[in-house]
Amino acid sequence: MTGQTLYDKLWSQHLVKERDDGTALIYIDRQLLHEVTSPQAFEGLRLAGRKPWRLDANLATPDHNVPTTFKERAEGNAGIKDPVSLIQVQTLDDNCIEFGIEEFKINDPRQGIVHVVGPEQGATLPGMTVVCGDSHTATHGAFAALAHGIGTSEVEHVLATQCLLAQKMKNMQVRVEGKLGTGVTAKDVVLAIIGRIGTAGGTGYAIEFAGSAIRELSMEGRMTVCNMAIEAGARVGLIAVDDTTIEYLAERPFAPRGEQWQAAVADWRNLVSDADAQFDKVVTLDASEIEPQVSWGTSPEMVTGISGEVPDPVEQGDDTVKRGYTRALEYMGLAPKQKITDIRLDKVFIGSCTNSRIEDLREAAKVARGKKVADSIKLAMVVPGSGLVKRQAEAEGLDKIFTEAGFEWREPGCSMCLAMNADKLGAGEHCASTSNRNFEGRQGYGGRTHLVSPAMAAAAAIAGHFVDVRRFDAQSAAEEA
Ligand SMILES: CC(C)[C@H](C(=O)O)[C@@H](O)C(=O)O
Repeated sequence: MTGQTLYDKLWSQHLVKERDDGTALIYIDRQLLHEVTSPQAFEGLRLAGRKPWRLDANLATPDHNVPTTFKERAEGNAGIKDPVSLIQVQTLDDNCIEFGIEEFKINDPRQGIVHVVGPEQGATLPGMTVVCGDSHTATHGAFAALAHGIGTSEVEHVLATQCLLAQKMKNMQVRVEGKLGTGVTAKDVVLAIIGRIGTAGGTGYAIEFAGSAIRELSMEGRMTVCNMAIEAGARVGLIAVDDTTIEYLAERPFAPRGEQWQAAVADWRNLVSDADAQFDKVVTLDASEIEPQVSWGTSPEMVTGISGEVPDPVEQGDDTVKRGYTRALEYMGLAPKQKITDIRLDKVFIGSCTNSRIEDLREAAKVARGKKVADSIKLAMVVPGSGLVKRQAEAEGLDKIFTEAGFEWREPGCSMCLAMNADKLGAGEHCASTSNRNFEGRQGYGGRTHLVSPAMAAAAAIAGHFVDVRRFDAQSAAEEA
């Protein structure tokens, strides 16, 4: 028998029953809940007269609809001006009280984006199955947890039974080998992967990210990579357990302690693909060839390196691609062959479940330190991923670096990633954004999103247009001289 992949192991460890037609029931260890996709699930439970099967498997926090200004947050839920947003957040609070589920409410210091909060608390652990009514649940796969988004009716099913109907995915390995250049980050790696395999490249697969460049990443970088697996079409992104994983989790509030910790660690060490495991598909990238990335279009696969240019639709062989590119350039207000460094920005957003962890903020602050946001930028905002990230950043003085440079320093939440709160792009505005989706209207009606790393976003805020962050310091020193 050939060896098992990490995904195969996680799957078989959680399999309750599998039918001949491939339908299976898997056990779920952890469910994370937020205000957008849980109301109908709780309502379903209520109508059926059911109770959650295992209360302590669930953890909730509002994130999508919370305001991010200090003033509004000081008022708690009453600070939420949009009535629909308020209903969602209030309903989550009410449901968690009624059903007895632990929730980090709006002004709890542990509140934040659900995908930042889970790992930060150690509520996400290796070997777990983790679900949430949110497509970016793939983030948690960075811990060798089988994690993916589910729909609202499935949220109800998991609440009621702690199990989920599932179908086994195929195995894909994406290897990134070699050393990343200075200024090239996890975000650039995942954008480059999506640029290579496309937004449908991972459909039907669980992607395991592997190779020396992935091993070198911190847990935060690994979360950034797995977070965007869904943007490559894969519901699941995974990274094997190693010392980095274990060190990150030690002493986290929800992590086991003492002998249980020792036993867990011994077990977690097996959460790697066997050397002779077979993948259905393998893709390899050379880390040294990856440049800082910038998306130019309206799909995450429409991305290129900072030294590149906007493609010319006319040069695309395939008619569908030609039409897609033409439409994207029209929406984005960009010209064929325009240099990426010539794209001017109106707003800058540093945050989201992709890039709002402490290391992301450190990388952005390193670039912003002692500089000023360009006058042409209408709004540059930094939105920490959780109250604890915010606290840590403030202890390190990062908030001061940002505010002195002219960035707004906000309260934690999903914010301008998808404009479910008041933070939005106006029609036609270009935004350098550290988030994960650049779809039409994603950050506000008519808004134009460019996906980048935190360092690239900070550099763009200062220059007013995209610049190569690898040369940014040298460049600004030369300009000052
Ligand atoms: C609101 C939620 C259902 C949605 C998702 O699942 O991805 C959101 O988080 C997003 O990023 O678009």
